[in-house]
Amino acid sequence: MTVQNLPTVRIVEVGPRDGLQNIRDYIPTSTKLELIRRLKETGLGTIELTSIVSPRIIPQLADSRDVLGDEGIRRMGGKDLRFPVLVPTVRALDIAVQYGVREIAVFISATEGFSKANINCSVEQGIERARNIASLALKSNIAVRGYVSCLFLDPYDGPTQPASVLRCVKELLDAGCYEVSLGDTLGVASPSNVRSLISFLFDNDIPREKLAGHFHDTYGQAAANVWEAYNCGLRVFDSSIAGLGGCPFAPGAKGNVATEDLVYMFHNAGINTGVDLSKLVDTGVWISEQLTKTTGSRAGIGRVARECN
Ligand SMILES: CC(C)(COP(=O)([O-])OP(=O)([O-])OC[C@H]1O[C@@H](n2cnc3c(N)ncnc32)[C@H](O)[C@@H]1OP(=O)([O-])[O-])[C@@H](O)C(=O)NCCC(=O)NCCSC(=O)C[C@@](C)(O)CC(=O)[O-]
Repeated sequence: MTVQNLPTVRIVEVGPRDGLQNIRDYIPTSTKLELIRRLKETGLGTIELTSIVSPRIIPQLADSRDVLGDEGIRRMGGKDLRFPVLVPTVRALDIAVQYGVREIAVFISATEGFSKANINCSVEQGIERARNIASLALKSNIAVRGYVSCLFLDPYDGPTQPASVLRCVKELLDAGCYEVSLGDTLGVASPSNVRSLISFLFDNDIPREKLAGHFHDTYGQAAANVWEAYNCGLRVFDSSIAGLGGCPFAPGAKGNVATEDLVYMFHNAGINTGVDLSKLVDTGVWISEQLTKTTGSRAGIGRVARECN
């Protein structure tokens, strides 16, 4: 069977937002813009640009307005390229509207402890806030994606009840999110946990095409989790170039599954992602050099090592 005949997976690149948000050293806006430009050149169709958030809370993304206002970025966005932006408040939504943002992401937690730490409110209040933001965004013809965090474990409260995840997913879909990304924020799950939670959601009438997977790689299970979720029927996955990232309010959690590793895994299985792996690896190496880090992508390290031999 040829690659074209097989189902296509959509990758949501979260590197410029989730990947960078927790890095303490200042990254010049020009580097962020160049990263987005390079990611676009790889063929990625969805790139989460930034988060409109207080610089006191997430200092690294204090330049979100400069990113959104950049002429090059504005010219790039369009029918075939989606640029979601994380929006935690109505005030942030107003700014998004001002900058002509066409897609936003709202985020809630399935658990109380992380909700309080991350967005300073209860789960219930978080749902209410997300509902309000989504309703206003939809009135302005802005598409809304949703995130539910702490699928399996909360850093403060312990294990998560699947029923809480179900409730949050339903609430976000009812609020008008076209898709809900399931966040293993702490990166603790392994494939059997993923299968069991996804089966529970399907058994409770959550449609497969409304779900995406967002797996952090703390325990080295993220690629396996994506594969399991794919085999359960999910076709949209978030990932971060060079495996960058983590949340300031999820202590010890590693970045998302590396985009290079996802693409390598899917292409080896004959599943099309629309992304050029070679350009992606170059981009991962490039951003890692800019940040004076070694790339967190195993596929990236593998290809570079092969080229050196
Ligand atoms: C939700 C709030 C605002 C509540 O925070 P609050 O303290 O309850 O509310 P507030 O209205 O007092 O706002 C706090 C400060 O933010 C300011 N503010 C408010 N809005 C804006 C704005 N748009 N732009 C600039 N500033 C803004 C506001 O003016 C104030 O400034 P201060 O007076 O303290 O100097 C806060 O808790 C917050 O911003 N939280 C977001 C934290 C965050 O970004 N976390 C990381 C992303 S989530 C994540 O990583 C998980 C995810 C999505 O990746 C999926 C997964 O892995 O699970």
